[in-house]
Amino acid sequence: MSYDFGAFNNWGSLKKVAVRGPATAFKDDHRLDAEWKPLNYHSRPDLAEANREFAAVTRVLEAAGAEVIGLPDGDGLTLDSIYTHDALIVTPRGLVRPFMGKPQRRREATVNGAHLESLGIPIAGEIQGPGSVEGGDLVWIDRHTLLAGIGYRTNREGVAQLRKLAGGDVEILEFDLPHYKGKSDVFHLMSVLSPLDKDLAVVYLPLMPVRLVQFLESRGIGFVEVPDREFDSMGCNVLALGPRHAMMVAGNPETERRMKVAGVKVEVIKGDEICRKGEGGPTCMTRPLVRG
Ligand SMILES: NC(=O)NCCC[C@H](N)C(=O)O
Repeated sequence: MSYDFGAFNNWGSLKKVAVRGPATAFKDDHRLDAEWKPLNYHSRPDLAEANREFAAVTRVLEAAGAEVIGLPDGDGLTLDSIYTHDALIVTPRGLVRPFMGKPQRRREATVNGAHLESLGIPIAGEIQGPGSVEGGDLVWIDRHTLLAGIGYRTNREGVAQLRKLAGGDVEILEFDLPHYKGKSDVFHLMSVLSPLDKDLAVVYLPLMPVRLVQFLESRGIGFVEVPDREFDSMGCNVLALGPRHAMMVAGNPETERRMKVAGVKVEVIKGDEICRKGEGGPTCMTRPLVRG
């Protein structure tokens, strides 16, 4: 079955996106109480406020012209299932269900994949352990070039499997990620790189692999640099809604200012409950399926 996923990049106009809001992912106070510590959240999210914050995210996505698909609950899902970006991979041959590096998140790919398959989106295959891949470690530069971060969530075996599933006309370039705060933390390629347009990306240079900086420069991609004080507050986690149109988390005024200087229209959302506590920003909460 062929399916038109549109442009293979991380900045084209967002046409279709899959999300799982807190009403489903956080579900109720019982799930929040039971899971926030084992999943390594900074503190326990408040459900009512999380729902309010997510409603604003949905409004921004829809105002940008995206069709928003809500994913259902399913067996074995946790709070982390709000971060839908990680749990499916879009390739020209169809969706790939990843084997997540974080063990508690392994059911997400099955549940998300089954729902989207029921809507007619083809599945190309799945990554099998001990190979692991998470969507946050992948960035499409163009239809033939995919960047992969190798770290605690994504390993070389997983990327080797993805290479076979994505097809011979896709080159996957691997970059080793730093240890930073270690295995229990979340550190993806997209923790340090968020494309905004064909020639612009938000980056946090101090934690970027040198070869990655050089690769982006060789492609003529300019940088909006996130200052040190805005890295932990997810200044670098910015979702492109379209070329030079982006959604970011409030509390990163210098990154916001620098983006605007670079000609980016910025939508700011409040993410105290849905972003900061679980360490997942606008890119993590959205699984783009089709970009124009
Ligand atoms: N792409 C992302 O950076 N996703 C963030 C996922 C956060 C979630 N609490 C996790 O540890 O997997």
